[in-house]
Amino acid sequence: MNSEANAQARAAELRAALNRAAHQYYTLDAPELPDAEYDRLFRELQALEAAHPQLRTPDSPTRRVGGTVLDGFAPVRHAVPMLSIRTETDTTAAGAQAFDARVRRELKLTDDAPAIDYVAEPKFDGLAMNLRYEQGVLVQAATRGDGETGEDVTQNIRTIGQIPLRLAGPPDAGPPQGGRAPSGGSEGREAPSVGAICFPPVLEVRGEVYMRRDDFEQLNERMRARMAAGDKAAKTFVNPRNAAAGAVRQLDPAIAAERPLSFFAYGLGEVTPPEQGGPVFDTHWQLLQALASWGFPVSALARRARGASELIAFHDDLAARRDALPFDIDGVVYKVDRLELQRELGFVTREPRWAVAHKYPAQEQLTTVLAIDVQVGRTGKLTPVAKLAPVFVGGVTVTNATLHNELEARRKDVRVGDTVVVRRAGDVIPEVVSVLADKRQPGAPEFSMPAHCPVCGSAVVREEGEADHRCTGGLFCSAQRKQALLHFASRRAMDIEGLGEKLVDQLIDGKVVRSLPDLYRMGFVSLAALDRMADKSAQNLIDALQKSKHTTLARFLFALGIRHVGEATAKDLARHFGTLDAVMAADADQLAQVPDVGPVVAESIHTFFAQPHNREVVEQLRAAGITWPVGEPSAAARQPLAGKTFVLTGTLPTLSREEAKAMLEAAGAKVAGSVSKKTHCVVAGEEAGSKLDKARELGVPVIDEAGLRALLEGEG
Ligand SMILES: NC(=O)c1ccc[n+]([C@@H]2O[C@H](COP(=O)([O-])OP(=O)(O)OC[C@H]3O[C@@H](n4cnc5c(N)ncnc54)[C@H](O)[C@@H]3O)[C@@H](O)[C@H]2O)c1
Ligand SMILES: [Zn+2]
Repeated sequence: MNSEANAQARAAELRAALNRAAHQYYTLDAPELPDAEYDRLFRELQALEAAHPQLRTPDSPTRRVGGTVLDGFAPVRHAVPMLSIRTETDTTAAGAQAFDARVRRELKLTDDAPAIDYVAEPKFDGLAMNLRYEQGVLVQAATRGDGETGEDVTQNIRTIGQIPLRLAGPPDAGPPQGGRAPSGGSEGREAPSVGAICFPPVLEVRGEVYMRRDDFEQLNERMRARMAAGDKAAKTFVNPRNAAAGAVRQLDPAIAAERPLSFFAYGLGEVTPPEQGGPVFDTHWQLLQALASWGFPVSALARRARGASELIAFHDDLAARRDALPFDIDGVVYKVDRLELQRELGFVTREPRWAVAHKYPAQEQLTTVLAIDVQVGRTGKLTPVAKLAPVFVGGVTVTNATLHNELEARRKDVRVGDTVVVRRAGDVIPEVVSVLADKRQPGAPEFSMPAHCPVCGSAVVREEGEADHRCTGGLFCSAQRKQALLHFASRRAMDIEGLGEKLVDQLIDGKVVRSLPDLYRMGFVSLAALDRMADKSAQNLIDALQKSKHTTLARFLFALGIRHVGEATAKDLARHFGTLDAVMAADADQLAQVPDVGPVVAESIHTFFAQPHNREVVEQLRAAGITWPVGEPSAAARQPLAGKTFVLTGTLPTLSREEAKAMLEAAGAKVAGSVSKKTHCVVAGEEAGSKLDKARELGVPVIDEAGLRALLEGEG
């Protein structure tokens, strides 16, 4: 009695939880529970109802398919209901055997009857779509809804490039046999091939709308950037299925069009019957071929499989490739291939008897956050990382999950002790996608980024309009060492020949180099002692280092790897300030006076040199003997011609065009190619032509080489 009452209470509890979850999932496209959790509760209810049939209610989630029609979409009554697929609970090989045994039993086959032919397909993780074509033209697209009635989403579906608006192939007007599917490929085990088949007057194609993983990641990247820029309407999506469902059921087709969707066809709905000239298919495999011939994407992963053993082989093969696929699958679907047998097997309440879903380990699971650490990447970017109670997700045990950045961590409001949904799909690093708010422990503090780098203690900054925090430790921060070293040595920076990635790894991992100045301190002995380092290579590197000491101020500034200081900016800085000391002493306002240096770049340079560690590294590099010519830059420091535009024309007596240009630029002038009202001065030599005429016409002063030298010296 008591157990009966308990069962009843539990069933009611489960129904409430499942109905709530189904509403969030199907109607709002905003699931709170991971599928695995939903499936666990669903199975528990199924078991309860099986043990206590009197607990079964007509409105039980176990008796229904999908969700309700959303306000704003016109309802579409499906001519042929859109069903669910039974999930095989046993995820091992036994799952496929159980399905095969069940099918054989239902068909009353004896043990010695031949093996059954199946088609095995990936189970795409998106949402089901019914596409209706009349006379070969797409007239309506509808969601599954509750299986009987779906939503008209034609506008949004039209934006999916992979869905044909018009069918390929000749229209089928002929007698029944005219529509007969080709028998070719019946022996083939490979993907359906394309061959022209006539399309019937009425054709409903069923398939899955989904979002590719890379499209999903990019969409979320864009959303994160928009959120960082203060866009309140932007939000990230928990997974590709949710993003796809949200896009399809979007009331604004313009927004739907921004969300990249894809499609796979795998079945039919209503079709002109054979008596009226419709196609006749013997097998599901033929049907897939026809779909491909009409212009639909059909997964190349689908295979024919004979008996349980081949189903298992397919299941295991795809499991091994799952991570590398460009889209999410949550399992495989086995379908009886012969349509005649499918008809014989028929349906139960919400699912056909001739198909089953054999699932893979879930890509999302619940776990708890033990701590939130902050990691520093090679480029100085700080990433909050949740340390998790170990959990099996997407086939591996996960203990860390990224929170991306402070904005994301705060928006999801992840706190230590929280119960969270963790997702791991493909090669993407596991992430915390959401928090179960009602499981929060009281008093858990909100997360915030540290003000100092957890690795090196340097100041942490977040630039305006950017989502990421960064360590300003640059050269000093050990997290950034390898990257800093590689950049420092690169061809356009210090140009240290032979100092590539492998060697940098060796030097840093072997602790030969802890900071940039160490490079110039290491001796032949410590180098030659490195694994795989030949004496000759060691000597070559020493020589290259020696050679690199003679450089230019611009190269040196670029080599320091200051954020936003590329080659061009480094040159501008060198030209403007002339000396390193002047650059280091400049405040942000003074830095912003350099052409093309805006406030963000100025701030970045200023912050860099404000870090004592960075100044120390620079001093040590200078002490190690790095030098650059001072003559030319020191003249430039005064920039007597800054802001003036010069034009060169004709042949000068002693200076080449390049030399004259360099001298002018060193003095801060811009050298333009043509004369205009904005030209300050034209330097003319022999055989000056139209540019000289133009200068005279506009009244622009004209000087010769002697005049140029006088100008530069006189001013300097
Ligand atoms: N997280 C939640 O809160 C929540 C709530 C409700 C439902 N769910 C999830 O929804 C799923 C159950 O719902 P369901 O009834 O939609 O069934 P289902 O998604 O498990 O199976 C049926 C669907 O599979 C799809 N499918 C993919 N590949 C296919 C192929 N090759 N051939 C045929 N169909 C293919 C079709 O869209 C079809 O509608 C479960 O995974 C469950 O976890 C989750
Ligand atoms: Zn740091």
